[in-house]
Amino acid sequence: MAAKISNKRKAAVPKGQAPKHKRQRTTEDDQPTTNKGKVVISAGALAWKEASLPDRLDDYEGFFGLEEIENVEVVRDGASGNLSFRSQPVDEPLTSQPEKAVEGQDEWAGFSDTEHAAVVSKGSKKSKSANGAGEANIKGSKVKKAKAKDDKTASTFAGLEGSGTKSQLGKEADISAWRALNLSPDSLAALSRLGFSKPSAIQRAAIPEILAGHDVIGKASTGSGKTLAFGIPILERYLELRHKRSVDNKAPLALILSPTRELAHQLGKHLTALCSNGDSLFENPTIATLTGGLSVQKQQRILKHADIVIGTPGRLWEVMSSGQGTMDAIKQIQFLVVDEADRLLSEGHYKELAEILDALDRETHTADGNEGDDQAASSGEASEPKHFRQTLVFSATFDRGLQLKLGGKNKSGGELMSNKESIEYLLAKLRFREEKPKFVDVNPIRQLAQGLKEGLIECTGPEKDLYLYALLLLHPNARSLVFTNSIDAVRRITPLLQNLGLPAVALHSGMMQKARLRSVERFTQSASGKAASSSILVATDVAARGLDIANVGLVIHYHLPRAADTYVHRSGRTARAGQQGSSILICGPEEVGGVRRLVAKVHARSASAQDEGATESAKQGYYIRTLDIDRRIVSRLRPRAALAKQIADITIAKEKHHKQNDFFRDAAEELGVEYDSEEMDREDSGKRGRGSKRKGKEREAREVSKGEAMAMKAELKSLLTQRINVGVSEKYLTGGGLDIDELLRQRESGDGGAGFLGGTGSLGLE
Ligand SMILES: Nc1ncnc2c1ncn2[C@@H]1O[C@H](COP(=O)(O)OP(=O)(O)OP(=O)(O)O)[C@@H](O)[C@H]1O
Repeated sequence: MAAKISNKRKAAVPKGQAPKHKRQRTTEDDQPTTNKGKVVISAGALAWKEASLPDRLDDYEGFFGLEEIENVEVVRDGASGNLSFRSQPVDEPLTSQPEKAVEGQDEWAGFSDTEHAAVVSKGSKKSKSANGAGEANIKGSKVKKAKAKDDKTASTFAGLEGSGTKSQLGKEADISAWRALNLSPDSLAALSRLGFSKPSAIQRAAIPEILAGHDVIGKASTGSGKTLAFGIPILERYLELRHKRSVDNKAPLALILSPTRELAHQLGKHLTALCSNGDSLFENPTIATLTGGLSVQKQQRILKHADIVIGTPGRLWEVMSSGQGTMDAIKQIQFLVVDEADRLLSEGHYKELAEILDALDRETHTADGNEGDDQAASSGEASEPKHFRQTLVFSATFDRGLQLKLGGKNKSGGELMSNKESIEYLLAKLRFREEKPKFVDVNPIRQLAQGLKEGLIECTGPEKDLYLYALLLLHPNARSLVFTNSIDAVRRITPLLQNLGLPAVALHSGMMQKARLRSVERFTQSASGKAASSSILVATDVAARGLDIANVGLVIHYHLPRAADTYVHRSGRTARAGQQGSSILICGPEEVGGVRRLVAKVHARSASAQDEGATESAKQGYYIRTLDIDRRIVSRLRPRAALAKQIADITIAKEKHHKQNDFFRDAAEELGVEYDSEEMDREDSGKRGRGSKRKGKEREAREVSKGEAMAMKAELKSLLTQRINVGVSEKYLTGGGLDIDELLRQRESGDGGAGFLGGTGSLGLE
């Protein structure tokens, strides 16, 4: 029944038009109709009151509350059998809330081709009272309805239709395991619809502390649900205050800071999925994601109407600092969330964040009615502490110094901080309202997800491309993320893999925002718009943090991560939310030492590393395994990989030359001189010195004629159609790939010592 109500309401709002104000209800369910002094009114809109329950009822049969209504006539339509209710008109709190129309409002529907620089997510609404309409008991003129608490809650919610993300919706869950957290029925309904049957460890530990009003520092492995650990309490506060908040002069409730644009968009999407669960739950908070692209002025207007603001510090500071009244509005936030905190607080990122923090504290609301205290005064609230906002800080790691390079000049760098150090560091940088914020570390031993398997491939530097290709071929059905340390490497490797017929896309900070979003979209979706099972994202560390892409099965470190925390976050893109995944480092002989140190740092504090008597290499071997890809497979792949690389180099060199020419031509034009590109080339070729070898190669590559390039492409095409003839393994490479799970199982069971890739023994290769 609840679903029916919501559907009708939805249909009554034409596409593209803002949903109507509650007072302007148009559906037959909701339209109050005057009838002899009373009006016909929907069950959801009646003035339900909490009914007192006898103590002995306890939690009987899943009820944890009854609501009742008096002076209601229940009328049954003879023809349809439908019930309707007649009552005096009531002034529901929600009815006094006009539409939160937002100028320039966009509906965020995931990563797309359109520029979504400021995205406002906002759905339709409904007060909680509609939920129980289907269970209404009628006792004379007194109607009671139950608020289900346990299993029944799930089945009640199961009838509703949602609009959240497809991957998460569709399987309403029994949410009784959330009961201990004392969440509102609306939040429980939202979680049920997401299919989240129980809180993760960090959610179970952090949510009560946040709900109790504490500042919280939360630390938990990658992919363990930190977003909802702060998202749910924000939703709870929103639901609690939604009727009290002034619509005309509404300040944001929460400000969430994210280190990257992709993560900011993802946070917006994740919270929208939590908060926009169909028409029939509650009026959704307005979520604005500010990350650059749209005009600052437009974002300032959007920000003024948002309940939750998510942004990267740079753009957010621009929007805050140049607006009129924007600063005052944002100073009233009740939650400041610093996600991926160590990254945001690291050198290089901290400046803008510090400016935001300074601004938030300047003329902060104070208890004694100083400037900026209007809201507290007008709402008649008791005096607030100086910083009345709660600060919530989350990350999987807290690193001592991201700028210190692992295995580089400063050998002590890249270490992960102990909990004590993390707290001291955060206390020094952030302004908590409590002297001692609650530190919630649900996994002090392990930052990496439980389901993660770690491996290492050793090869020479020039062979890295070849081994990368082999590794990807051996994982034909995995969604794979390849991390490099430079934009140039992404630019080089992506076309190389594409030439080899692999579905690779690039992501780095030098790309336009639109292209960045498109890459992530392509990585997650196939051409038909369906979830892509196998695709490859070649990225810099811009993709290392926080990105929650479902079913990434393999993370490859083409370059050794520069610090231990980067290793943790990169590897954390797989094995998320309790799933399995592999993280494999490709390293040259000179890098092996660095890898060993890295592994030691990441796993230093885990239980088995403390095993007495274990040698250092045994401890490392326990965590990370050297993989022996069958050299015969690799050598057969060599000609095609070399040719693909050559073709990629030619394309890149030609493109670079075109761009350079354009640049010089423009500059010459501005100066009013003539530009002769051939003369420049001649001069260039005569030069010797640093980089001249590379330049020579580039020149050679760009001088390859169109015909020659075409011939090379044809040759590569023919090579790619040939089977790799290495005995039995040929069927794996050409017929759908090696069964990597099987190989991983062998590794786990300690079978054969052949390594989990390309080991010949158990596969029966000749
Ligand atoms: N209670 C839950 N039950 C099942 N899945 C959940 C639950 N909470 C969150 N998830 C899912 O788990 C995945 C990981 O969550 P999230 O992105 O919040 O992880 P994280 O801890 O922030 O990771 P990272 O450290 O990499 O940023 C998401 O897809 C999310 O939808």
